[in-house]
Amino acid sequence: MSFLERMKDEILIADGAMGTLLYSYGTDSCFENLNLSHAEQIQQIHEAYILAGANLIQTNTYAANYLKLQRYGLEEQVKEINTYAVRNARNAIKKDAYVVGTIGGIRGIRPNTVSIEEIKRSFREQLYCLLLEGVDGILLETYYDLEELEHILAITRKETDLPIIAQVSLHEVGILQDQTPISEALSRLEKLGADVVGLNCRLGPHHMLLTLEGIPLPKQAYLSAYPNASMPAYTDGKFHYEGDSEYFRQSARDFRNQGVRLLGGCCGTTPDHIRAFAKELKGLPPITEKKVKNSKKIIISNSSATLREDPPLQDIVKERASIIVELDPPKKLNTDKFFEGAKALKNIGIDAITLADNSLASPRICNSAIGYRIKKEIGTRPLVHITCRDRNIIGLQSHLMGLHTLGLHDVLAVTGDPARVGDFPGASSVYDMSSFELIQMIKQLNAGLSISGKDLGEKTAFSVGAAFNPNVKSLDRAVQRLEKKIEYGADYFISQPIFSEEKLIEVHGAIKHLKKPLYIGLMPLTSSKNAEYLHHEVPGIKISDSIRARMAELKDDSILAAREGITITKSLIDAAAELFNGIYLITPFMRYEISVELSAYAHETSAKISRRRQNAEVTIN
Ligand SMILES: Cc1cc2nc3c(=O)[nH]c(=O)nc-3n(C[C@H](O)[C@H](O)[C@H](O)COP(=O)(O)OP(=O)(O)OC[C@H]3O[C@@H](n4cnc5c(N)ncnc54)[C@H](O)[C@@H]3O)c2cc1C
Ligand code: MET
Ligand SMILES: [Zn+2]
Repeated sequence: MSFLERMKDEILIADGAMGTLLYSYGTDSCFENLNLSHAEQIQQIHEAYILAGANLIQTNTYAANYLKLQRYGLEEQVKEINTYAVRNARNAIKKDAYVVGTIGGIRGIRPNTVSIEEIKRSFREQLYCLLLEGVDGILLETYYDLEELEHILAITRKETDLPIIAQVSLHEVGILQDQTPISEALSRLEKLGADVVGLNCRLGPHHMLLTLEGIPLPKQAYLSAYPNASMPAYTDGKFHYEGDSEYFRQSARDFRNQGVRLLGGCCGTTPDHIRAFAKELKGLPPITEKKVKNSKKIIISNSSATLREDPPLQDIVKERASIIVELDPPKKLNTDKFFEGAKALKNIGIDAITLADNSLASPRICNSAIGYRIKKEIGTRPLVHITCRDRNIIGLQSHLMGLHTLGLHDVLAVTGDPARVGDFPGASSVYDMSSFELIQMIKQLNAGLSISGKDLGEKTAFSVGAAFNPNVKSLDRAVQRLEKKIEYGADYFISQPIFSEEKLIEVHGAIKHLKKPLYIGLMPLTSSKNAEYLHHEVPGIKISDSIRARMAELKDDSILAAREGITITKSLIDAAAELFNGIYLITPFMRYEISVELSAYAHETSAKISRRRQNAEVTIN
């Protein structure tokens, strides 16, 4: 009799965790490879679960596909690992028990990192190996992304008539990561032919039971639940789970009352947990009717929008000439000169002071702290750069929520210079996200949703700038990146500095089809050494031969060289102001008086251009 037939009038007990058990024994490498190297140990674990009362055990193949095995260079071993895994499970069975071949989900919190086509290829190979070796069913477990599970479930249903168990992982009570209600997800899985549908991993009995309260008994399929033992704790450099088996014993009947007919364990569970379930439910028939509690509907649109005191930069620069100036937070603790500069820039009438986020990967005073002070003490708009280098996803979200609280709504989302270029070459670059994903995440906060899809109760009001590096071999490719950034939600762009009129014209031609405005970057050179360093050593900066030659001629006179840098920038302003509304001036070495002079010049130039254009219009009319 298949285990499915038995489930018609029996609650079956499944096994518990394999991975976390192996980890607790000290294994910290590829768990699935132990099917080959430590077959006896794997068999012993299977035996312990059967002895504890499991009717159904799963092969040690959770991550035995090439996509996951390639992390260990084991992508060629898919066949051996899966074949031996089935044999190890079969060898462990001394009495009546079933073996299901398990295949785990690939996509985690960032669903789009692996394409569905690639997942399907990897999945098919593993599925064939398991089916060929002979299993009693297939367990599809730990799926965060319903789309992924639907695709591979359809493949499985096409390939086999064996029973299929399809399980998603909860994001929070009642919903998946993309907010799909669990009841809807399970009914979609049932329609695609899953024989058992349910939940496993991420959360424990508490959240699973609350979820199950809102889920009706499936029409054709049976319900399953494999809760985690607890949330994982991290002590002395190791993860461990605290939930004890007595707690599991107490929840067993509740799972039964919610209609669960296949009850096992996921991360952190041990044979003790399974024994507790088996003992408590021994001889009890499954329930056949259940009252479903109305699940709470999550209404996102209730979130209120945050009102900005000032128009976003993209609206300003679309309408008129606009100057923003980068004045980087100090590398030392004294901020006097910085605030002197910020005040002088405010007096000259710039639209924002842009604050780099530890540019060139060297620590500076936190730009949101400085930004807040600029806004409060000086009354100028701070534009806070945010890199993906220094914070993980948690830190980025928290940082953005902090900026919202401080009323700082203007941000520039960049990947960030890699840590190895900076003061601490050994520091890690986080890069949990690309600049594209960061832009998308900020826009999601503007919709009132956290990165993981939780309702934040309010909508942020960020205006999101993105970086443009035109100093590359292929300007077309750089422009394609801008198009992609627009798709992800960028509101406007700020470019790396440009050092020739030809380049300004080329850039103007290349981006004029874009619907988003650009602040074109200009940076005064201070000396020939400065020019050579920037040209050769700083990522994203290229200076024309003629400008480097002009600076080189004055290399023995620092004052004249600095003046020459200003003169060059003024002539670039003349050209830039004809083509772009937005000018982004980068202040060299905190020499804010240079930026003040250039800002004043840029204002005059724009005003002249605007008068000339108005006169021309009058003449034509
Ligand atoms: C206005 C501005 C402000 C900046 N502020 C900071 C800051 O505060 N802190 C900091 O650390 N860094 C800063 N940077 C540097 C920036 O993070 C890096 O130069 C970055 O690689 C380029 O911008 P991005 O992060 O948006 O890159 P992305 O467009 O996200 O590019 C990321 C990766 O793709 C590569 N790439 C980009 N364009 C191309 C192309 N055309 N072809 C092939 N590969 C490409 C890049 O080299 C990089 O590895 C700033 C850059 C600009 C333009
Ligand atoms: N059932 C598998 C194991 O116990 C996967 C658990 S979820 C990461 O190792
Ligand atoms: Zn798990």
